[in-house]
Amino acid sequence: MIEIEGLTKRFGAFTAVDGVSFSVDKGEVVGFLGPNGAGKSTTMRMLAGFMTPSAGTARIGGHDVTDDAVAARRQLGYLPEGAPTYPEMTVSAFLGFCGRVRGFRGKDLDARIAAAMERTQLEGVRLQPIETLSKGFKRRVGLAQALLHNPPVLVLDEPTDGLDPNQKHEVRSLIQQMAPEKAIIISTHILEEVQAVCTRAIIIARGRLIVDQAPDELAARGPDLDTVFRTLTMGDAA
Ligand SMILES: Nc1ncnc2c1ncn2[C@@H]1O[C@H](COP(=O)(O)OP(=O)(O)OP(=O)(O)O)[C@@H](O)[C@H]1O
Repeated sequence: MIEIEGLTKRFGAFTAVDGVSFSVDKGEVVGFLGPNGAGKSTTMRMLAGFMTPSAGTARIGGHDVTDDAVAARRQLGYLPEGAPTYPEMTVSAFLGFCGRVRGFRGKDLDARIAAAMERTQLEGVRLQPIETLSKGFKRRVGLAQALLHNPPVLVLDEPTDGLDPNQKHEVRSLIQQMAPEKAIIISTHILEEVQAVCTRAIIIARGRLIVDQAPDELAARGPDLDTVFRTLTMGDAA
């Protein structure tokens, strides 16, 4: 469902993502790890079509993210870093807007909004402007937007960032529930999260892919996953 080959992004003389290649099949949840500035968000932005690669290719469901961008985006739910745009909109209006942009109307749109709000537990704040919500609720609005069209591919940039422990648990359960039917990439700094929900762990450092392994195999390289991660990436923070 996701195929990345030699994906590269340069900002002037600086190479943020450097020849990254991997693929993700339906049923896989890939944990995307790396120190701050490793190139995780840049890779995800290229996958989502928000940034053009300098070299290499990325395909979503067989559609190139640059040459066949609309078809690629139809297959993709993307949760960007940070809070959703249009902070003055209410949760319900924002999800309605996102759904209409995706071409849904009437009862179908209403049902999709209701289902996305239920999955992300947003019903209680549906009429509240996004800017008045706490960080965790804003993340969940972003997640609801990514689920509206029930896409086969999800690219989620730090989906549990800012959530309280109960909500982290809920979002991880939701990812696990959806996993059999989808190809999912999540970036995270929480290593336990990778062991809890991911079938594979990919580590990037300085823009390069250095590990692509099952979380248990990765953890078995040392006393624990934390130590293994530090050993592999020490000195790589940008
Ligand atoms: N638009 C841009 N212009 C210039 N440099 C950029 C731009 N976007 C990202 N970078 C740089 O590219 C590198 C990779 O950034 P990126 O946000 O992809 O890292 P990350 O792995 O997601 O980090 P974090 O864990 O902190 O979110 C960083 O050094 C960053 O400063």
